[in-house]
Amino acid sequence: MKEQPIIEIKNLHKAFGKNKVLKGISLRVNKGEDLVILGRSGSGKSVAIKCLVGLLEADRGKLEIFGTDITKLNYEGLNKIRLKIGFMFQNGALYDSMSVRENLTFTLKHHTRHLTEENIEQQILEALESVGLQDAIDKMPSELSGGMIKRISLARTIIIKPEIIFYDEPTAGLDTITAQEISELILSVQKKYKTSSIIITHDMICAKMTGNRIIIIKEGLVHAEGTYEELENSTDPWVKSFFFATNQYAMGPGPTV
Ligand SMILES: Nc1ncnc2c1ncn2[C@@H]1O[C@H](COP(=O)(O)OP(=O)(O)OP(=O)(O)O)[C@@H](O)[C@H]1O
Repeated sequence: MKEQPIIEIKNLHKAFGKNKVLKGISLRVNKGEDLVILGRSGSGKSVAIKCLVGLLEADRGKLEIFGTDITKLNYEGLNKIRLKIGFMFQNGALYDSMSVRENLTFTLKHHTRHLTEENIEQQILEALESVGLQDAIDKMPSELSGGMIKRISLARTIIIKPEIIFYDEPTAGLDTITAQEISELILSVQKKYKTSSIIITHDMICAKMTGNRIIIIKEGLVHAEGTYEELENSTDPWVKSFFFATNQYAMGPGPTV
């Protein structure tokens, strides 16, 4: 029997006025799968994810999460679904006036009712341990480096034990070595918690490390799909130049893609 996907998008269209951003995107994520989405800035990666979780209204297309058609859900129904999803967006978005403990407690209480104080403390410590930052529990966000903020954001994402995690540029703004450490951490979290994930990134090291399947979006459509190695060795001229340019950007301008 064919496995029921956790996420299924079919023929998704979305335009803002005359700007046709998505022109028929289709993708699926099965249980335990980690899908990376690549594509140039403005290609519609974030818009696709926002439509999927109901933060933007799609013009047309099938949008299913856990077998539920999200286009038919009301506000409460959407919120119920979102509680099963972890979000790690690029800005981290921790509350600056709250300590790490308070930030994590706030998230946990929002997602899970009837927790004892002891339960909360235990889950916070476990999540912080998973990201190697147990000692930061009483720190304020202003005392943390960019890399530490990413780790705390990841702890805050996994503390709710999501079935799937959406990462939007999880290594953005980090130096190459820290970006690699965060990618390793994402990989260890995927293994430990057995979550599925969708990872939007421009970081090819992150893509290679964290995704078991990759799609590349070009001009509102899925242009190519495969493993990192398959796409790296693709004979499609556009995919070749996309990989070349994305891998070489630090060394100077590559060919136009
Ligand atoms: N709420 C909105 N209203 C109008 N246009 C929007 C809105 N959100 C996104 N867009 C437009 O949709 C297009 C795709 O944006 P999107 O954020 O999905 O790009 P992206 O591929 O995620 O880019 P990046 O890699 O830079 O984050 C852009 O042209 C953007 O200006």
